[in-house]
Amino acid sequence: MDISEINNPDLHQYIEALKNENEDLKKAFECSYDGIWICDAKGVTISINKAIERITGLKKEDVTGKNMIDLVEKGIFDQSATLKALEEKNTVTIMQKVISGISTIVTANPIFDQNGNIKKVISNVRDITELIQLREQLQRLEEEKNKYQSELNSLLHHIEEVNDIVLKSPNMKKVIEKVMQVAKYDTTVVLLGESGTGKEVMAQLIHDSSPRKEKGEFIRVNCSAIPAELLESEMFGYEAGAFTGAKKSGKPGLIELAHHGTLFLDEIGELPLNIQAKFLRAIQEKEIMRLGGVTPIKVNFRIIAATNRNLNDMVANGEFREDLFYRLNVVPVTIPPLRTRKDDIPKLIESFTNTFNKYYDTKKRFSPEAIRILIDYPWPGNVRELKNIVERMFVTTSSDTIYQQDLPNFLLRHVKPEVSYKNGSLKEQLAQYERELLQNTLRVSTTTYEAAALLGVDQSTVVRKMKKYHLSM
Ligand SMILES: Nc1ncnc2c1ncn2[C@@H]1O[C@H](COP(=O)(O)OP(=O)(O)OP(=O)(O)O)[C@@H](O)[C@H]1O
Repeated sequence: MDISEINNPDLHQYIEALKNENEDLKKAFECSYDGIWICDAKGVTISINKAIERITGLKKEDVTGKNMIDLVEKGIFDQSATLKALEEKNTVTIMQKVISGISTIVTANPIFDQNGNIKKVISNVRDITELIQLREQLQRLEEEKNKYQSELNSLLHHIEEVNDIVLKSPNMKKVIEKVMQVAKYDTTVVLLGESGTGKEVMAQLIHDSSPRKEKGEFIRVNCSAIPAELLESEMFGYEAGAFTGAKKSGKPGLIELAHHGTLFLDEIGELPLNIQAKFLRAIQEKEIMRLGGVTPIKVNFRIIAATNRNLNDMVANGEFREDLFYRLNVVPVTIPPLRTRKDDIPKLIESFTNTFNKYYDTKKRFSPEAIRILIDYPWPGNVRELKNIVERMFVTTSSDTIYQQDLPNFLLRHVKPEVSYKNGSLKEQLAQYERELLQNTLRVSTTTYEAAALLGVDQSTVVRKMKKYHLSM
């Protein structure tokens, strides 16, 4: 007899509800974005949903009725979560590789009957190939970044050692990174920055780090130092008898001397407009004509220009040719003023102190107090001014240690009394002062013993206070 013939409205309703529920479950099973794989208690596949086909590329008819043991043996999967769940009688999650090359994460849940025996195992399968690829990509990028960082660090170290350039501050490290990126190509670089920030130092570094170092010279033209009437003949050279007072043999110009090398045009903003036009032609045609000459001379040079003026404004005011500006302004690099990179000051003092100790055959050093004052000063003349002060101290002091009171008045005048701008109790302020003093001393010392000698205390005191103030060498 058909069950629907039983005339019991409650039962009828119950069967209808079961049918509906069954329909819903079937739909949920098929519509699930995650793969669902159902096996019996022996590991034989009862059913898979569409998502499994999408994820693994396997067909329902190929796996239904197949035991997971066979599928693993055939290499369809490298391992089976179902088999592990049957073995462990517990939920198991594994990473699984499918023959198609994709990776999945599978969670197998054993379903128990009333007697505690496994009836079925339902596994949830999710494609994680993309995730794994992204993780591998991230790992590769991380490795590349670390490699690049360590190459950069050894490059910076090399520059400091070999070229005697201080670049301790993050600002300067960024500048060097940019400069080194373009150094090996023939790109035109414009160095911008206040007077004395190190534009010429940077130009020389670019030349030294380029293949041109082996083939040609680094020729500097200071456009503001050469009188305008001489600039043209200095830059372009002249033939014998080109003008009164000209050498009989003629003279090659600075551009010619930079053949195969680098022409550094310092203070480019001071280049007179008529020479700007002639220079632009020389760049475009890659040849020059000496004054009084008739034959053009081929020249191959790289240009690095520097200025402390605002070339954009000069172009707007008609003081600088727009076409030349665009021709030069390929890679602009701004060297920050010293007041914005105070981290460089102790190292610069140390570097100049070493230089002048060698030069004057002395053993001088700055006291931590004096260094603190030099760090605080805003240095309108930038690194050049600092270097000059260090040298001045060498020739004007007699003792080996240069103390605060030895410094010129304009530096001392600049020092503000600490109490006027610091808050806190006497104890707190003293502690802050002690910390700063120790920090400055550590900056100029190579060992804690050296720092202790400078401060006139035991090395153990230095170590103890370093710990207290969380300082390191
Ligand atoms: N990072 C540095 N490390 C060591 N010495 C430096 C550094 N920067 C500049 N100097 C020194 O400071 C002085 C001034 O540097 P440089 O002549 O390169 O500055 P500049 O910007 O070209 O100046 P100007 O605009 O006046 O021509 C030089 O003696 C140079 O050796």
